[in-house]
Amino acid sequence: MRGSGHLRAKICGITDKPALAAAIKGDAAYIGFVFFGKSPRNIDTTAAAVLSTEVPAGICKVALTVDIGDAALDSILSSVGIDMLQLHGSETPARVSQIKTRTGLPVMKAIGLSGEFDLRAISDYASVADQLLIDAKAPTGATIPGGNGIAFDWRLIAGRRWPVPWMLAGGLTSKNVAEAARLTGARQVDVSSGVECAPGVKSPERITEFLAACRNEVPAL
Ligand SMILES: O=C(O)c1ccccc1NCC(=O)[C@H](O)[C@H](O)COP(=O)(O)O
Repeated sequence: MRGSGHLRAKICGITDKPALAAAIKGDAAYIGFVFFGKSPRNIDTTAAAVLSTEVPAGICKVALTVDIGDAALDSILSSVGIDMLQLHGSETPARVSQIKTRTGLPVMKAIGLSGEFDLRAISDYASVADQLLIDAKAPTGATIPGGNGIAFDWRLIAGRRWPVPWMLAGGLTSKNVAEAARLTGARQVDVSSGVECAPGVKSPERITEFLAACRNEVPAL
């Protein structure tokens, strides 16, 4: 399994071949494609279909969507090879469950945190989703609900455990990912802005540095 023995990493918002090649070479465990028109990382199904065929078996190809309808989701899944769905909007636990049943794919639900209060939602989703993505809550007025390069206070989840696998996200970089993992106990991490040189423009060098930092980090049991 890719990334076993060290921090498993997801590189989110891949839109071009150099970034994909750096992610594959650096041993990313997950590749994320963003299907959300307002995102600077939005990718169309034609381009995603081409990139997805270059991803070796063993790397999980994730489709990130935001409050998507059934028809749009079917359109993505009919043309792009996808292994997992990441729901990054206001999907209810019932909708998560419905999407999972309809598509037959594993589902990761993103939950934004800005304070203790937001932790309450986690248990509702932990019973229906296959994985959780614990991210920073988007700031008021943000145009996208994730991928804003903002970290939350990692102490909020220090020592907490959930019954399903989870990923830490929000403002991670090659410089802070080791500390973030140690403080939170995360065994999986997700990054987007922290491996970019401009919004939506992935840097192969930064991807390489980030994945090297993850390979050097052995998660606590
Ligand atoms: O990345 C986006 O553009 C995006 C758009 C809409 C919803 C979610 C989005 N990204 C979510 C991710 O999976 C990011 O990797 C995660 O939020 C961390 O982002 P960053 O803080 O930029 O590393």
